[in-house]
Amino acid sequence: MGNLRWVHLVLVAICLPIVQLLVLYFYTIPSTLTDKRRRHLPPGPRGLPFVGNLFDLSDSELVRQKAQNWFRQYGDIFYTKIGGTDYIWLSSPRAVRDLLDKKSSIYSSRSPAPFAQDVASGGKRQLFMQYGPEWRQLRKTSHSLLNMQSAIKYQPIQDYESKQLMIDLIQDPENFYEHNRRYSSSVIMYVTYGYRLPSWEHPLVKKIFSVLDNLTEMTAPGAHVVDSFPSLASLPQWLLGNWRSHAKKVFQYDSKVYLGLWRELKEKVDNGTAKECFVKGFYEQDLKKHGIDELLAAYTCGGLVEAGSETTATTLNNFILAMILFPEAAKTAQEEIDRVVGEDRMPSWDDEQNLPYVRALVKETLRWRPVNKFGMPHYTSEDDWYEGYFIPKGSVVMLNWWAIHFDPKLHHAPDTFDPARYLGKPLPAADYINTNDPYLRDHFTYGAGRRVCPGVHVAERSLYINIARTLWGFNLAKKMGANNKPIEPETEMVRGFLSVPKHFDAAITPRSEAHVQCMRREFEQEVARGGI
Ligand code: HEM
Repeated sequence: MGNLRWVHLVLVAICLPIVQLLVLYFYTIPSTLTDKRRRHLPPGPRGLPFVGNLFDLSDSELVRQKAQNWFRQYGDIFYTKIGGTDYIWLSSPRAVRDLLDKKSSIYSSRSPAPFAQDVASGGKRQLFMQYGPEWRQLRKTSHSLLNMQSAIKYQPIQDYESKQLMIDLIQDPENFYEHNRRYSSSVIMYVTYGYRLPSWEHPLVKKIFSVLDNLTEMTAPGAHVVDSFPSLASLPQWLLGNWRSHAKKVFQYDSKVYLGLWRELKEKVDNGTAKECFVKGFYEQDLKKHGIDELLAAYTCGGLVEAGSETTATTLNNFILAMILFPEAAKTAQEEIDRVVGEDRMPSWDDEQNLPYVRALVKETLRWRPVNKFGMPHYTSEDDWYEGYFIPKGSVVMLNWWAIHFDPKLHHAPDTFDPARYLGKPLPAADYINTNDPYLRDHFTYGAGRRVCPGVHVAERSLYINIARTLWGFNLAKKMGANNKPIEPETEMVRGFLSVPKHFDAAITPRSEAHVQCMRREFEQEVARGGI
């Protein structure tokens, strides 16, 4: 009898955790046992029980190559899984158009993120916000302040900051990486709040970048288990490393920075000293009527800085890397610029129409290094079927730009940086976003459907003016090392979500003394006019 009791106890001890695991499994992981339609999920690489393809996707450096290989193996639309979340990868312009564009009312949400959005952002970050009336209202407002007409009004800011960038490159070429970051943050700070960041040491830089660092940390893949398995958020937080308390601290810090900036600006608008900027336009609207409270307003403005600064800086630094690796492209662009602009002045806004190769070079930079390492994740708010495949409600739908941009059927010799491939597509990126034929799109780096980047007009202007002026004024080449041997630049990316290049060596030298004089003269004239 005593023995039997022991056997019983041992069995319970073994079986209980198994039963608990199974309950947890069925609670968190959807399966064909509970939904027969899941037999029709798109094909894809087999994952492991519980974690799915987590380990396939955990090394952010390898994801883009895997995303291309899976596309070749499984086709335009394939499936992976992380924990309880289904991932559907759209790897052709047609699939993107058919789903993200044409069915955007159900393909425009973002996945639940208990850590990153619900607690650490107080539910207020537009970028992570689920599709619904609150997001739609914000989107309308940001569109009205970032549309083409507004972007034209911001051009003087970009013009001035770009002239300072050229001076920074003359005086301190070694630190080109930080100069591009300063340019990008300063423009977006001015567009949003009316403040410049004249140097990288400015106290506001530290403030803003501490918030950006929090954002980078919490969006790193697999950073917080509740964001990979949202259903676990209902468990006691101590089981999961006290994630809620940590997220609350992040929220307290970030909201203090953003509310501080918002309130300061409100005061300036009230006493008539605020410059023309996004916050001013935003505050002057009837926010209450639109259901926008103070915290949401503060995060919406801060969110612009998050969305617009590192994206632009990353693209400018990737442009420099491309010029060093593919000097023929730089040479062809310089020949065009010299022919159209000459030596006596820097390229201006009016030249853009006459610089098709430079325009193509901007597009090629965005194709070659799309802004993040994974693809752009949308999220379905309804069940759907596409070409016989079941796409469950609550799937992450990836715009697989690494597969599309590097598909040799669409882009000949895709690993080569060759702006000439875009000479037949002379329009701005925003025009191609709306084309009916998905194969006429230039690239997908601004996203797709209703979530497409609202800052595209501002971004494109920054890229054009700086790329044209940098190529006009400077030679970009490999740096010379010991024994006069060229140093191969680092081509890897920094850890994390964005395609930020690791610091790399580059020799950036003015093309002539005449170019230097001209850059100095044009900047001094701006300063004498009182700047912006
Ligand atoms: C080269 C620069 C930039 C690139 C490559 C870029 C790219 C993107 C992408 C891919 C998205 C997500 C689209 C999607 O979900 O399909 C996005 C969203 C966004 N971008 Fe940009 N962006 C850039 C610059 C800017 C700038 C300068 C601003 C502001 C002035 C801005 C504001 C935003 C905002 C507010 C969102 C969130 C939209 C939403 O979720 O509703 N971006 N951007």
